[in-house]
Amino acid sequence: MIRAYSVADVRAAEASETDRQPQGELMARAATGLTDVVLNRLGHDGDRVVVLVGSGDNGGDALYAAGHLAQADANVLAVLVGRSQHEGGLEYARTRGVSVLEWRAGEADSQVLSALAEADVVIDGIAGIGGRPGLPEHLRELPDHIADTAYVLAVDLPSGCDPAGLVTGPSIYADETVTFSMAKPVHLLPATEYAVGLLNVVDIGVRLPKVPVVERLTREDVLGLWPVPGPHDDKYSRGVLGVVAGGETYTGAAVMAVTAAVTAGIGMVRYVGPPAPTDLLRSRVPEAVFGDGRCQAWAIGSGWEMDSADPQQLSVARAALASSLPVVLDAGGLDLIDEPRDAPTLLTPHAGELGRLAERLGIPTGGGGVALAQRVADHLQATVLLKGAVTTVVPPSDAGLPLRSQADAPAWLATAGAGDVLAGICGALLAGGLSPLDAGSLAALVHGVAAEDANPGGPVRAMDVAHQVGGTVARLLHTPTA
Ligand SMILES: NC(=O)C1=CN([C@@H]2O[C@H](COP(=O)(O)OP(=O)(O)OC[C@H]3O[C@@H](n4cnc5c(N)ncnc54)[C@H](OP(=O)(O)O)[C@@H]3O)[C@@H](O)[C@H]2O)[C@@H](O)CC1
Ligand SMILES: Nc1ncnc2c1ncn2[C@@H]1O[C@H](COP(=O)(O)OP(=O)(O)O)[C@@H](O)[C@H]1O
Repeated sequence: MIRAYSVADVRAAEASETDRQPQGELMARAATGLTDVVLNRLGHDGDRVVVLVGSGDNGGDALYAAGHLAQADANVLAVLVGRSQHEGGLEYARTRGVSVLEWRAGEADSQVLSALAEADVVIDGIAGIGGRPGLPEHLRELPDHIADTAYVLAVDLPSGCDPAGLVTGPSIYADETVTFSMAKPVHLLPATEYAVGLLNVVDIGVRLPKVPVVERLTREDVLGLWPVPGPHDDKYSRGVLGVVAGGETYTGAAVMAVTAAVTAGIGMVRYVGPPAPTDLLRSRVPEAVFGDGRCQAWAIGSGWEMDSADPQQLSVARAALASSLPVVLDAGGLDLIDEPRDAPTLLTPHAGELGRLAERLGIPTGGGGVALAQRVADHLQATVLLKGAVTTVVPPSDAGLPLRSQADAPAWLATAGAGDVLAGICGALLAGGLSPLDAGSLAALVHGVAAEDANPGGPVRAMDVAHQVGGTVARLLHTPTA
């Protein structure tokens, strides 16, 4: 599990460690850790390193590292981009042989431009957790001058990224980010994590705060969470999932959701739907049973159009929602919810569906993304799994739980039907007894890894992902690091 802590908690933890240490000790450790990483990335002595230096302590880290690197025979130029600089750091860098130039708005020094164009490594020390979202006007063009071949290494976070990870704006794009002591939301959330590159957490001796605000499951977590049957289990004790999905128009959604639930290793799947998807399922998924019956959880709505919904499906879905059983609501099923939920509930919209749901409920949609998912989760007392390249699973705030953010899928997974497969896996895990937060985040992880396993490095169809789920779970349970 990777855990990220709020900026306020990080600052408090750093302040408390600062009080216990001689002045400047933490920055010295950060600069040493950063230097070690850069030295490992450099090819040879004399490599050209450009260090972008902002006015806060992030720039201080970068300046001390610049001095260390110059002492290690790198060819180091510090480019001052802020209104002021960390004085101790600047003095240290200068006396160790670092050249220093300034970046001024509108009249960029030609020496700075050619250094950026020829750099082997660029260290971004413009702003860290004290940064505001977006690069200021005078720095907007700067990233365009960095050589495509340069290895860009951000200090703590790529400058311009919102430290809280909620707002997207112009930023540096890093190949690697060296952060100190612990991850922060910026490193894991979808609005910013695309700019982070490889995340490298360097320990500088700060004690971790008690409660993370964002978590990411890793493959090693699958063994501890996946419901594995024991010798005393039978198909009922393992969990029965009811699936109300697909219709006369989107017949395939039923096949994909049910197939994924079956391959995920559920005890039994009951399917409720009209003749076309039922007939297809009878031939494609012979393990499924048909008609209403006793279940441990329900997956409702994949491939559904409310306008033309089948009356039997509607009445079974409404009864499921009126019960105390866990439900996952996907696609058209999201139209069925308007009141806060008592029973465990997982909603699985993509961004468009989330916006439509919020509008229907009268929830302000401004900003979208994770902040909107949180408002919807709070309003409905349900966990919202927001699908995307990075999938976030957001429980209601008063549950006091961190949200989860998963980035396990290749972009090839952006294909029709992939959401139906995800809903089937979520349903299987809810029926297996997991909470909406665990079920949603674990399903997103396995879904993404299964997409990669189904055709490594290439295109994948949703049905292949559904068929792959069982093999992927086996691999993750037995050799998670492979
Ligand atoms: N605390 C500790 O114990 C330790 C802290 N450590 C390090 O300190 C960092 C936090 O330092 P911090 O608080 O000084 O803030 P910081 O991230 O340098 O940014 C603020 C400055 O940047 C500027 N600026 C803001 N936004 C901007 C933007 N978008 N684009 C451009 N510029 C922008 C703004 O200047 P202004 O523009 O307002 O003049 C402001 O002065 C932390 O991330 C870690 O690296 C380590 O040494 C370990 C121990
Ligand atoms: N760029 C991307 N990279 C990785 N996964 C993606 C990307 N875009 C979408 N996905 C995933 O693909 C799936 C698409 O689901 P959805 O939009 O509901 O499709 P459908 O409704 O056709 O089944 C989701 O699990 C989502 O997280």
